[in-house]
Amino acid sequence: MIFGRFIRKLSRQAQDKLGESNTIVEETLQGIANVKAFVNEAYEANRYNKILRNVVDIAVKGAKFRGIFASFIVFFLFGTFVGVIWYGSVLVHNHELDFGELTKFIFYSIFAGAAMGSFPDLYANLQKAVGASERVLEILAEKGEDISMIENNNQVDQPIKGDLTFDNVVFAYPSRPELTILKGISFDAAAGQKVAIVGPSGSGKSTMASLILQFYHPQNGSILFDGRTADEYSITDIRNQVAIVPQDVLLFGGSILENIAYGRLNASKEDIIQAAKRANAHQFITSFPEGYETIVGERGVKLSGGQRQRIAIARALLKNPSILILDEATSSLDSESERLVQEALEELMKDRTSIIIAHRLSTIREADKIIVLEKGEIIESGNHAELIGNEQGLYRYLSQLQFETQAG
Ligand SMILES: Nc1ncnc2c1ncn2[C@@H]1O[C@H](COP(=O)(O)OP(=O)(O)OP(=O)(O)O)[C@@H](O)[C@H]1O
Repeated sequence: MIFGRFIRKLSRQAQDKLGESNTIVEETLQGIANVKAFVNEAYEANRYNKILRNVVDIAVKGAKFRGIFASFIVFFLFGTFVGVIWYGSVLVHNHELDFGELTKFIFYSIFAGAAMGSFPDLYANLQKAVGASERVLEILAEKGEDISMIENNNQVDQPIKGDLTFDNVVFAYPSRPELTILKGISFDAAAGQKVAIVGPSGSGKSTMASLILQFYHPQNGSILFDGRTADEYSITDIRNQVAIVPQDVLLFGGSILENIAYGRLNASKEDIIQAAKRANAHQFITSFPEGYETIVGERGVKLSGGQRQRIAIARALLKNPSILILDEATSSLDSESERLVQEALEELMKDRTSIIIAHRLSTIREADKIIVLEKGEIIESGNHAELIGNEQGLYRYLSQLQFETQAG
């Protein structure tokens, strides 16, 4: 039925717009400091107002259609009713039906008609509900990852030594399938090696990290761990043996102890303190009055960028992965903090394969291999000495640029 389909579509649109309006409230409240700093309160209020007006417009449109649908049915029903009375009167007039029988028939028709009269509303409401729940049903039908939900499932069935290979990996994000981000990436990192990935912003460095962690799967080519393709391992086995120290470290609301233990939930307190010591974090943690029990996150102590990074390093040390992904922070720390973080990173990288997404080229001089990425393709690779020797190369150009910026 065309009416039903239309009501369903409008109901779904109304839900979508309502979702968008909620996103605006959520973002604005989360970024309230930014909104205030840019004096954009009126702009945000207007944005919210506009989208709410959209929701109302769609709801009114839906109500109009439901109204037209209901009037159509009611008109049809009453039309039939008038027809019955008219025809009944003709029959009574011609003595083919007596008055009592006509009255009885009319009453029966009223009861049946009244019951049927509620159908259009019922039908419209049903379509509305179907429209509103379509998105929920779609989400429920989404195939989940094959992750065991057993708590504390950090056991590893298939250990990975640390060899990592990208074999002609081609990848586009599912939300933008027409835009190929990685265009046939191939490289090897032997167990224990340090491989740095450098390249301009947007060239696909973080995307490679997401692929190693199996957040996405390549459309073509494969990623191999110890010479075996990723799909020969369970996702949990891979993720339990790959750790990432991200650019922007997220701390959960809770104590520092709990935040470090996130790396290995069943770790003992001694292990956690040991990891913090190796990550150069023990000293600043114990300088807080509550030490490891200090609450961090939204409602707790705000840690500096360098301190947060050292917590993330302690977390990764506790996890003790075979492969480490290091997404170097772009924001620079002061030299003392930088030294402490750098030392902690050196400790963390020891004896494991490290993939370093580098923004500051000075930190990767010692890397075994440097891969230079541009627009999703490897345009150069080699060690620092080899790459700097290539006068026309992007690496040499980027190094000079950074050197000049730092010098200036
Ligand atoms: N979730 C996503 N969905 C769709 N496109 C994405 C997604 N994440 C990243 N992209 C796109 O993929 C491209 C590569 O992004 P990526 O974050 O891998 O670059 P990058 O080299 O790490 O950049 P940067 O150095 O600035 O962090 C960009 O054009 C980006 O817009």
